[in-house]
Amino acid sequence: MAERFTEQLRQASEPHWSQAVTHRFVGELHAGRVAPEVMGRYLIQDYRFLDSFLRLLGAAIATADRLEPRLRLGRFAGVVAGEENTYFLRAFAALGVDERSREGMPDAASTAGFKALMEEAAETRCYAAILSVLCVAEWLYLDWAMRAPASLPEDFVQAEWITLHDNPAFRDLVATLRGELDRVGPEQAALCHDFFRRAVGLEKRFFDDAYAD
Ligand SMILES: Cc1ncc(C[n+]2csc(CCO)c2C)c(N)n1
Repeated sequence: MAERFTEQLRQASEPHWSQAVTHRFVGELHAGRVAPEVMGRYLIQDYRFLDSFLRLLGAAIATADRLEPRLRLGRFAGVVAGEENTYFLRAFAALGVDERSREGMPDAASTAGFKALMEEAAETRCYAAILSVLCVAEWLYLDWAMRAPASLPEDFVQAEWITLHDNPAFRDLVATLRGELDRVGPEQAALCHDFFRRAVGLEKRFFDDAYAD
């Protein structure tokens, strides 16, 4: 098996990986045709796990065994806590989603599942397990975003959701996460496979849930 460890993980997560990156939501997003209520529901749910995500990222920063990835992950934490947060607030304003309607919507099953998985991974204090979940959350998003046609939707809510997940800094981040998981994962292969596979299944269900009311 000459393939990179992360490529083995990705292949083992099929068919869910392919189902996620070619999901109806992705096709509609690329065409700029996601219905506003679907986009609103999706972003409300997505914003819910920003907190757990930052805790997971913090756990990666704390457990990395080298300074270089710690610095890279630290810079990324700054982006997530800054620009990414601003996007959500601008998108909610454009979609007419106010705080009360956000608060009134319960967590979808996939949202609750993600929060639990991120916290479980963070609590292992195992860099390889933590990276497995982070790698899915970033790499799977880069994969679908890179499939977008050259002409982006006019609607900034949809266009920026694509460019947030496909830009030079984000590609570099995914390269770091994959490189780190390739390096430290093989020693704990079974643990990595378990977290990676569960995360990919949740990514697919998360898209499904945007259409379920
Ligand atoms: C369901 C779901 N899965 C993955 C991502 C991707 N993602 C999660 S946090 C983060 C960091 C900021 O860019 C990114 C890219 C998402 N947004 N929603």
